[in-house]
Amino acid sequence: MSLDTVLAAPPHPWQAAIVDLDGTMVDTLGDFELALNRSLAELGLPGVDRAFIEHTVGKGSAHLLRSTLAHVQADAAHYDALWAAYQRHYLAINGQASVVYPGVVEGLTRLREAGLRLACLTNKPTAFARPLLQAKGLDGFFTHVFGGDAFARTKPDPLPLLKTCEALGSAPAVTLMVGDSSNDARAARAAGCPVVLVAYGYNHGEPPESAQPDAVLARLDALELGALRPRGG
Ligand SMILES: O=C(O)COP(=O)(O)O
Ligand SMILES: [Mg+2]
Repeated sequence: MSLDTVLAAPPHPWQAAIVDLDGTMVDTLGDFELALNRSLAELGLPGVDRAFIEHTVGKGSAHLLRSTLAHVQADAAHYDALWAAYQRHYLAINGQASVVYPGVVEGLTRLREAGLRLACLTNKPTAFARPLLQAKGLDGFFTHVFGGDAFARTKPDPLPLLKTCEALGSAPAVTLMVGDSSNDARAARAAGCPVVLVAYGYNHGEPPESAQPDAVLARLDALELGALRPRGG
């Protein structure tokens, strides 16, 4: 960071930010759609449409696959075979049918220049998240990347946020959660982290305002660090 950048940056109380992946940094619906429908076809099961995926994604792969089997009225006993096929197809497709949202690179750059330590925390498996961030040129922003398999519980439980704060060496009250869904908002509130949600992501068909975040952002680079207050501050 140059001296000019330091002098130009407005004062803010934040030490770190925890950033969600799907629906916040990358629009991954195309990857989900291809991987899921190729896996279902392999098992001789009917496919699903993008609207179903958009509504269901965000609670991790196990939830997506179980909900998919219920949605296509298939026996839950197909789960293991579907998971095996899905892992194979997802890893092969990962990043090819997904795009980084406008303002993400600029927003992450601003957070970094403001001196924040950054971690990515997603309910996506870590083995999917790391190569996706690499493929999209976003991996260099993050000192830590934790997926839905990294801890004993996933968002909306606060445990993954508390563990990520620990890894970042930052207290929850001065660690900002940036996400797109009620899973992020609920986890953040329970962990004691302030939370901002983007307006464009996947929130189970609900507007992000319904999750009562501290702010809703049209783009990640619209985040005003000086305008937000730490929890209890
Ligand atoms: O459910 C998923 O696979 C992705 O969820 P995320 O929004 O936490 O990245
Ligand atoms: Mg998300």
